[in-house]
Amino acid sequence: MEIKLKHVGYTYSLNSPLEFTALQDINLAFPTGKFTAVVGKTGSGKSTLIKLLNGLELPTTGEVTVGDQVITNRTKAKQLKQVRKNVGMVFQFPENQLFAETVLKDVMFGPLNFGKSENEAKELAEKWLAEVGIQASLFEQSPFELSGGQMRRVALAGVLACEPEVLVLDEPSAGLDPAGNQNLMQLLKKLQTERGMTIIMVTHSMENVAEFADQVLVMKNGKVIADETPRELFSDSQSLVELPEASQFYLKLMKSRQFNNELPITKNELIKTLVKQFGQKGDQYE
Ligand SMILES: Nc1ncnc2c1ncn2[C@@H]1O[C@H](COP(=O)(O)OP(=O)(O)OP(=O)(O)O)[C@@H](O)[C@H]1O
Repeated sequence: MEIKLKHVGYTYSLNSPLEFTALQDINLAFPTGKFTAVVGKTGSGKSTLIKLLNGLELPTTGEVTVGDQVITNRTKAKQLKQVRKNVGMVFQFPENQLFAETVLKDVMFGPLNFGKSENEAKELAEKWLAEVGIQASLFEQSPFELSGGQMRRVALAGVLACEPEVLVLDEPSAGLDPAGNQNLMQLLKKLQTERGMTIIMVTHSMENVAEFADQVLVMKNGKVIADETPRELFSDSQSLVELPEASQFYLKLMKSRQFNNELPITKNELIKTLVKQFGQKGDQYE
């Protein structure tokens, strides 16, 4: 399901002394089945942008198209139900929104709310809890007895159980350790590649962008200043963002951007490049 923004602007507290324009004339598309990362400094408008994607906020100007539904500032709340079902939203620290007595009941809440029967909701909850790696033995426990990483997975299962076609996440890795981050990112990649979901993720991690995203949007002062592949973004010598650690390491080692191969952007690419480069040099001296 494609999401398109045409001339979208968003102003907080319109016509009040606190009026603040957070987004200006945004034109872009989130292609179906792709993994898009949204990056930019604090306050650049990333969270505001993603709140427009499921009608949580309505654009002040312009239009947001989700599949065949057009959202403008005149769209009524009841017209947004289908959009909310199609576009699942995972906020920062989603575990803070867990509330039910058991893990299973928490995940069933969404599907019940979208009109599924008790049995259908239970089946969906069990399926998606398994998919995010929560064992059946935890289903009847209180979600508040789980570890932080498990709680986040339960919260994600709660959104996935509504079977959205698009998943939008605001800094899903915040507060996770490197292993927790890697597990979560691999799960998102699997949802994209095996289930064809469209993933849109706000992140500050350029390593995650390099490793997992197909497309990256860079935001600055309420505008999108780049919309390209991670490789294009990081390879540009005038790069608009901080480079991933692998690229930084390689550039320090080479002391310039004058080299024949592509700039490595992930750890795996860095290792391969170094083995190829220094392996070959070593061979010359044998
Ligand atoms: N409710 C609000 N009322 C007025 N201004 C707001 C409101 N929410 C956000 N803003 C302002 O809008 C701008 C964009 O905020 P937004 O939260 O979208 O940025 P962000 O890029 O997501 O930042 P962060 O990385 O810190 O989450 C900021 O200048 C912010 O102060």
